[in-house]
Amino acid sequence: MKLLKATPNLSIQRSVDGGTDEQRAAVQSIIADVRKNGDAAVLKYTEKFDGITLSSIMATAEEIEEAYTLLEEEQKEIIQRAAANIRAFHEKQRTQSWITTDADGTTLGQKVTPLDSAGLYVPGGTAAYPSSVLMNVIPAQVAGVSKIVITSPPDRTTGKLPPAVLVAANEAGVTEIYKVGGAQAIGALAYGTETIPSVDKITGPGNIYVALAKREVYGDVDIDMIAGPSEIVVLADETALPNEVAADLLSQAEHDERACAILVTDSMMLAENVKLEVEKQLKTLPRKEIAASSIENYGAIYVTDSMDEAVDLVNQLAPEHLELLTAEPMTLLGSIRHAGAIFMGRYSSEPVGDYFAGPNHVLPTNGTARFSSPLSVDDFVKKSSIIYYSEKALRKNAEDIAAFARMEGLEAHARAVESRFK
Ligand SMILES: NC(=O)c1ccc[n+]([C@@H]2O[C@H](COP(=O)([O-])OP(=O)(O)OC[C@H]3O[C@@H](n4cnc5c(N)ncnc54)[C@H](O)[C@@H]3O)[C@@H](O)[C@H]2O)c1
Ligand SMILES: N[C@H](CO)Cc1c[nH]c[nH+]1
Ligand SMILES: [Zn+2]
Repeated sequence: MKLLKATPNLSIQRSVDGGTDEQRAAVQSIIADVRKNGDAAVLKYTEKFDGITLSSIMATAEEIEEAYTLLEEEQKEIIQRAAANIRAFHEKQRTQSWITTDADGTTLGQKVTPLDSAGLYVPGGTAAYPSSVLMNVIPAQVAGVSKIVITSPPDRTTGKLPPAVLVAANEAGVTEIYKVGGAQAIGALAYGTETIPSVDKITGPGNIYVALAKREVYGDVDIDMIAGPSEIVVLADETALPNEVAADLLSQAEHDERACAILVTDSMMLAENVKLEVEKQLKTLPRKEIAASSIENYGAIYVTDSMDEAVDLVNQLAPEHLELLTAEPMTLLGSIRHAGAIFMGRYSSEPVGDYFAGPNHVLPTNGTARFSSPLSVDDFVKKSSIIYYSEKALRKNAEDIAAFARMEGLEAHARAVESRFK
C-alpha cells in the first residue's frame, strides 16, 4: 500500500474512467440488439457472458421455494432483521404532498406521486448481494411503487440465482425476478422484451458494463446514479487502532479489483502500522487476489501535517464511505462536506452500514458525493406542482404577468392571461 505525504493540490487517482471505447461500443451494440431482438438477444448474451443457457428468463416459483431449503434458518432471520432496520430507516424519508392557501384564494402545492414501475439491478458477477436486494426494494416499496422487478446475473453452473438473493427478494415481497445481468439486463428493463417489462426507472449498482448501459439508456428511462466500484476513506488520528483501520480498508478492497481504500491521517506512526497490518491481514483473506489488486492499484495512505489538512483532503476525495476513527468524531462532522455515508467512531465499522444499520448502501462513488446522495425513497417518487389562482388573485397579478410575457416577446402568453377579463 502506497504511503504518501499529502500535498495541497493532490491529484486523485480515480478508479472509474468512463470505460474504454471498446466497452462503450460493446454496451451500445448489446442494448441495440436487445431493443431489436428482445428475449433472443437476452438469452444470447447470457450464454456469451454468463456461460449458461437459461431454460427460463424469470426465476420460477420452484426456484424461490428451493432457495428457502438451501438457506439456514439463522440466515433467513438475519435477512429479516436487516430488512426491518432498513425499512424503519427509509420510512423516515417519506416526503408528503403539501398545499397552502392564502387570503386571496391562491393555492399552491406539491403533489408527491410514486413511480409506476422500477427495475432493480442486483450485481452478481463475483459475489451474491442479498443486501443489495433489500437496499433497492425497500425504498421503492416505502415510496409506493406498484410494479417492482429485479434482475441479477444467473449462476454459471446452475443457471439459477443465489438462494440468498431469491430469499431476500421474496422476504421483501418481490417475486418478479429475472435471471439476467450486465448491459443486456439494463437494455431489457429500458425497452422491454417479450418476457421482461420496461420500467420507468432503473436503480442499483453494477460493474462497468452495467454502469455504461445505465448511462446509455438514461433519458428514455430514469436512473439513480452511476455507481462505480466501492470506496472507503478512513480519517484517523493517533488514537485509532491499526488492526481495526486495516480491517475496515480491506472490507471494501475485497469487493472489486478496482475498489478504492484510502487512509488519511495526521499520524505517521499510525500510517506505518496500518501499512504493515494491511499486508498481514491481506494474506488471510479468501478473496486475497481481488483485495491485493485493489490495494496495490488504488489503495493509499496519505499523511498530513494537521487534522485540518486531513479534512480538506477527505472533502476533495468525496468518498462513498467515510469512517471517522478519531478521538472525537462528532467534532469533525460539521466540517465534512462530501461523503456518501459517514461512519462515526470505532464501533461503526463500514459493514455495519452495508448490511444492518438501516441507511442505504447504494451510495455515490467516484467523487460524485460532491453533488449526489444515497439511494433513497426520493428516488422512487416524483413531484408535480399545483397552482390554483382565484379570480381575485389573477386580477391582482394579470398586469405583471402580461408585462413579463411581453418582456420576453411572447404576446400569446400575455393575451392568454388578459382573455379572462375581456
Ligand atoms: N455501491 C453498491 O451498493 C454496491 C453493492 C454491491 C456491489 N457493488 C459493486 O458492483 C460491482 C459488481 O460487479 P460484478 O462484475 O461482480 O457483477 P455485475 O452483476 O455488475 O456484472 C456481471 C455481468 O457483467 C456482464 N459482463 C461481464 N463481462 C462482460 C464483457 N466482457 N462484456 C459485456 N458484459 C460483460 C455479464 O453479463 C455479467 O452478467 C462491483 O464493482 C462492486 O464493487 C456496489
Ligand atoms: N459496500 C458496498 C457498497 O459500496 C455494499 C455491500 C454489499 N454487500 C457488502 N457490501
Ligand atoms: Zn461492502
